[in-house]
Amino acid sequence: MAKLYFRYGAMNSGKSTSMLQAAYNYEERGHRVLLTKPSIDTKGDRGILSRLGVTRGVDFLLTPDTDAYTAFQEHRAAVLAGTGLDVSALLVDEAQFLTEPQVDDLLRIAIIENVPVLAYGIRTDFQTVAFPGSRRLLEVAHSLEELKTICRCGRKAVFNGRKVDGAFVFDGDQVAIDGVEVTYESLCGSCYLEESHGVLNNRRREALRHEAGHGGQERGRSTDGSLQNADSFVESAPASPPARSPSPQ
Ligand SMILES: Nc1ncnc2c1ncn2[C@@H]1O[C@H](COP(=O)(O)OP(=O)(O)O)[C@@H](O)[C@H]1O
Ligand SMILES: Cc1cn([C@H]2C[C@H](O)[C@@H](COP(=O)(O)O)O2)c(=O)[nH]c1=O
Repeated sequence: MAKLYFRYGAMNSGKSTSMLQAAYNYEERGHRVLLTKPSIDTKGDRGILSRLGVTRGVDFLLTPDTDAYTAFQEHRAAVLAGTGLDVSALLVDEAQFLTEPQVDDLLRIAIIENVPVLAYGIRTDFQTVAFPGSRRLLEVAHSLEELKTICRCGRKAVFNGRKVDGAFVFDGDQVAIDGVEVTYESLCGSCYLEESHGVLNNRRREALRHEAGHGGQERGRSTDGSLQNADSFVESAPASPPARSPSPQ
């Protein structure tokens, strides 16, 4: 039985590069692969962009409404018709942006269709909260593998700090594709907490709990270790860059 692999890592850990390398490895041995990514990732249009400089177009895009199983089967059939070869693997970049049903379809492709699925993505957003696609992948993938990069301090980076016009922000929409205005810095836990003045996940978990119909007050912890309500904590936090909400692109 084929497996669903989730290869995750902070931004700049080499995920796109690694995915393009995997595609190349398959193809140099005469195999066929299919490449896809969620359409939410508008960076590079239909391309997989690696910061190392390698670029390649995807075979199909997944909009939030796309039935991933059917889309895969259609493109697999086209490859078979065109080359006489079956697809050996499905490679998915920016998998954090997938919907939960799409991740479930990736698992079905691996198990039912017996085609390995390699999904690459970041685990958490700039507020340290899991993206829906990543959460589901962490729940159901057969294999979890971390790709590593380093923080400015030299420790392993695990979080992604968001900057707007060069200043760290800790409020805003979950999705903001990086570009000129919005940028990210991969940080270790210690440097993240230093920049956020101790705040983790800000109010997002509270909002998620309210959405799910549960109450509850999110609490922050100040640098002396004492617990405070997120509201009072944010108000009493040392001067932080103005929180701005970059609009998703
Ligand atoms: N195989 C590799 N060997 C050395 N450095 C790499 C490799 N892959 C990526 N990198 C480095 O990692 C950086 C991020 O690459 P990229 O694939 O775009 O990361 P991600 O998709 O995780 O954001 C590149 O700028 C490059 O310096
Ligand atoms: C942390 C974080 C990231 N994003 C976006 C920014 C980039 O477009 C991708 C990650 O790309 P990479 O290949 O891993 O470099 O995700 C976002 O929308 N929201 C966030 O909080």
